[in-house]
Amino acid sequence: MTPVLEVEDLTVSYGAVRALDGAALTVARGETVGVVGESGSGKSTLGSAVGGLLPRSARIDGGTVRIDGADVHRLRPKELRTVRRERLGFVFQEPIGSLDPTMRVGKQMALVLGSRDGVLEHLARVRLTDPERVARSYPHQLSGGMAQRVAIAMAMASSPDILVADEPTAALDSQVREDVLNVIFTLAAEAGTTILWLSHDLPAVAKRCSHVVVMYGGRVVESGAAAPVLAQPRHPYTAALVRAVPAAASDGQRLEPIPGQPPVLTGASAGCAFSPRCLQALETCGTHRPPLVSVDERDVLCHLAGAGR
Ligand SMILES: Nc1ncnc2c1ncn2[C@@H]1O[C@H](COP(=O)(O)OP(=O)(O)OP(=O)(O)O)[C@@H](O)[C@H]1O
Repeated sequence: MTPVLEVEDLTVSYGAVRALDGAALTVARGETVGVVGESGSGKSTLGSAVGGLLPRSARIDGGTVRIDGADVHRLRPKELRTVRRERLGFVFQEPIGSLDPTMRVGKQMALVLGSRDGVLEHLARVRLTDPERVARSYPHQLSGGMAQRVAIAMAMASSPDILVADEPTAALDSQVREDVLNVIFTLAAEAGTTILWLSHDLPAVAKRCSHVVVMYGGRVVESGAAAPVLAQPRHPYTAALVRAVPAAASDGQRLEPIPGQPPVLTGASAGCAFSPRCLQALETCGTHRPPLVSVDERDVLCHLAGAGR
């Protein structure tokens, strides 16, 4: 079966900064995928590239993004708009930014749906307690959690194939955060929507996602079923991320930093981008790009992964 999303060797730069350095990823329909990694690892750039939503300052240097087999970056503008409208949904960190401040919520929702019918039902589905009042409100009259529910209702209105959720709860309080994630995962499960959730919250990803994708230096360094990957990481970076979650952080805290700094690449990484911080690095790790190894139900980009560690 054609994967719902297939990213191959994707390389994207912002001027001199290389944000994606040959990222690769395959997602099957209905998977819930947590994309994790420190700031600057390329999560948002990957999420934007999926919807052909990269800013003008971004340059695609190579690679492909396929949604259900169609190459997103080769679609004509009209075709891309249709794919975005019918097959993709997006939820971002700042819900207010996704809404038009000058238009009442109900009218915006009606524009998305193409009709006033169903506006209140869609607002009720994201568990807004007074949909009529929300529909009459302007975005600035809503709390952050309410605005994010409205943004989710809009993103899920067309029952998209893929929902890209870029840190949708980072700006919310911890209780609201759980509620909003519950809404996202429940609606997606009902619609059969694949979730690509870009997140800093490893315990929450472990709890909710079927799959995990670990990014470092603009590449996917480990990906596979969430439970085995997070229980027994095979990439030293995944292992460091898992260790960096304080025992107390079973709910909602951000990751503790790993000693050393993530790289800001200005071209193709010569070897493994993690090698300067990797306690197990061999000489070859700094000079040769690691091969993709399939082992223990996951894909790993590491010189050591095939060596039966
Ligand atoms: N619009 C931009 N202009 C210039 N550089 C950018 C831009 N967006 C991202 N970058 C750079 O590209 C790299 C990848 O950034 P990206 O935002 O994709 O990572 P991220 O993992 O999503 O980070 P965060 O978790 O902080 O959102 C970083 O070095 C970042 O500084």
